[in-house]
Amino acid sequence: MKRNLQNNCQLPIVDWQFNRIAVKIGSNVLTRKDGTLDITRMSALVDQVAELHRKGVEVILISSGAVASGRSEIKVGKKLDSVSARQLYSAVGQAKLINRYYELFREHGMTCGQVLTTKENFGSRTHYLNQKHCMEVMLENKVIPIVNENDTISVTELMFTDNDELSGLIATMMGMEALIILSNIDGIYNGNPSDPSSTVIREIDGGKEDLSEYVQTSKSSFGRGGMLTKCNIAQKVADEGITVIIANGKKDNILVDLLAKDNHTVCTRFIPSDKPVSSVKKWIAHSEGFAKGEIHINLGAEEALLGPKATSILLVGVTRITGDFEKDDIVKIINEEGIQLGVGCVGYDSTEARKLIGCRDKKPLIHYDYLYLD
Ligand SMILES: Nc1ncnc2c1ncn2[C@@H]1O[C@H](COP(=O)(O)OP(=O)(O)O)[C@@H](O)[C@H]1O
Ligand SMILES: N[C@@H](CCC(=O)OP(=O)(O)O)C(=O)O
Repeated sequence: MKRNLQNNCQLPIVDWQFNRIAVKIGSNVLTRKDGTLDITRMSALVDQVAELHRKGVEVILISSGAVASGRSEIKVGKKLDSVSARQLYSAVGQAKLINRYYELFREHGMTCGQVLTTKENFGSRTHYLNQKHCMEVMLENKVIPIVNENDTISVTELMFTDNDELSGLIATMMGMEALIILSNIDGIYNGNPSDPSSTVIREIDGGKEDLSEYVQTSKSSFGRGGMLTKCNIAQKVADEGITVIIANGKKDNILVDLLAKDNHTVCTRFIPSDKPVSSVKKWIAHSEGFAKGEIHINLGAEEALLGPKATSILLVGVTRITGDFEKDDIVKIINEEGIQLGVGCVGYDSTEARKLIGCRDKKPLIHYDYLYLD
């Protein structure tokens, strides 16, 4: 939805491109080279969010920086293993980070609130909806949600790949119009960014392009996932109908410039798919990591599933079921060649489903509305 906002505080009328955005701020945007928190940059970003907020744009921030800001705060006596270090630094650093945000927003007469989450909170639909409700009520009450992973308790396999993954989940969950990923680089380069002949790819058509040949596996000094995760997440989110922009958070006025219509700011923009996707399907699409089992289907069921008509998975086309799951859990859908076709939310628990393999005239094992094909 695009609308011209009424101007009641003497600001020029700008036709914004988006009115509901998620903004992910990477660790490197918020930290100086020596690892200390870059308060000047934080303050400049808060000023921009405040400007957008005053003009009616709803903003959710996904901010990294807890570990980096904690690391520069405490000196440890004996060497810590990586998990202990991350837990200790994030516990201290997150308090410091949110406190700073709180004070900076207060200078604008605004309130921000902290939402700490873990990957597990996206695995159950109830937790998912609770988180969603929390952020909706914050936005309704003009509070800026500042989201981060709860690094103190999410360790190893329970962790998000990085906050890029988290920001994609938040943008889809909250039905944002755009996700802006701010890093320390202007966008995705078509070669090594340090090579002077490389240039920023300005536009990417959703999930259709293979970007792996451009993207190096190198990361910036405090980053976790690197550019490859940004690309994968951006393509998935754009496929769900949300514009994704990767831009340089160290540039002055970047957010306001990006949102202004007809802007020519250098960035990489992923064009969103125009096929609408239901919110349940969006949740399922991002829940693959939580799959509790596998549903193996025969060729006939595969052909029906991939055909032009919307089709549910019926027990008659199921050949094998692996894993233990409850009704409403997420499972993978596998064809006869062992290839994963997608994921879905099951209508039976695994014990009952196994008993009914091959049966006709039963309710679908996975209803079409709860099915997401790759
Ligand atoms: N093709 C590329 N274009 C842009 N950046 C790239 C590319 N390949 C690798 N990178 C690296 O990705 C880094 C950004 O990712 P990351 O370190 O995860 O940042 P953040 O902390 O913002 O999440 C850049 O600083 C750059 O070194
Ligand atoms: N939750 C961590 C963020 C880690 C992370 O993903 O960092 P980045 O790749 O800079 O977004 C922190 O606050 O330090």
